[in-house]
Amino acid sequence: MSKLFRAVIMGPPGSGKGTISERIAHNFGLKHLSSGDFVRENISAKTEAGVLAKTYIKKGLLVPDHVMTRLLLPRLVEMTKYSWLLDGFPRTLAQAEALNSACDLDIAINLNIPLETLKERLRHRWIHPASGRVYNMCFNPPRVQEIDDITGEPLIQQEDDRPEALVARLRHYKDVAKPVIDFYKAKGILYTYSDTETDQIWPNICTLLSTRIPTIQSDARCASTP
Ligand SMILES: Nc1nc2c(ncn2[C@@H]2O[C@H](COP(=O)(O)OP(=O)(O)OP(=O)(O)O)[C@@H](O)[C@H]2O)c(=O)[nH]1
Ligand SMILES: Nc1ccn([C@@H]2O[C@H](COP(=O)(O)O)[C@@H](O)[C@H]2O)c(=O)n1
Repeated sequence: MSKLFRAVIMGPPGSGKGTISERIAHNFGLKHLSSGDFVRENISAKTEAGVLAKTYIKKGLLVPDHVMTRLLLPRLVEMTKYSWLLDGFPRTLAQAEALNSACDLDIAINLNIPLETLKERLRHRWIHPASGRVYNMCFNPPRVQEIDDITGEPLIQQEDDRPEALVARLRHYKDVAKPVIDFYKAKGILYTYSDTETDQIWPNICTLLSTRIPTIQSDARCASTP
């Protein structure tokens, strides 16, 4: 059996983690594990961790480390037979250390996108709340304006994506992400990509993964759309 591949993808809000994760999952057959989706599932299911997490998210705060790790690490145990890409976790050094105790990562992808680009993207971001499907009215618009392609249900814009809220989220991101980036740099597994366009970054990530993912999955075509 080929070795399992484990990666994380980091970057500020709107940097394209979800978009790139979908492409990686599609082209390389990894499971895309979105910590934001886990949080939302737990909130919907009203689990103890979900109820607690909601109180922080409502205030625009990060969910505390002990709640996030309690929520996430059991999901990784369910994934021991699979190669995966974790999106949105770790957000803090404590989360990175907890993840490090649970498993060995092969790579950490770090997206470095200019502030003006992030603001512009999030201004145009619409989501389908039930599935987490993400659209951008310029980059990947839905077929019918403000309607989800799959279910026909309405799309919404998140409060958090307003430019005023974004600046505060980004400031906070920079503070907490720096030690995580340094942690992965010191381990020699950090790969940083800087550009304004996902389509420019994607071929470089694809090249990296083509050399690192076990041969069973190496016939990937690096398509940008599923
Ligand atoms: N114009 C443009 N929009 C993009 C590009 N890449 C992604 N987007 C859009 O930008 C928005 C943010 O992308 P996401 O993939 O949701 O970013 P994220 O890092 O997962 O964001 P968070 O969930 O807030 O952490 C979405 O509306 C995407 O469709 C790009 O290269 N150009
Ligand atoms: N490690 C994490 C992951 C998520 N959160 C909270 O969930 C919200 C949604 O996450 P996205 O990855 O989909 O943006 C996020 O805004 C945080 O409130 C967290 O605290 N810690």
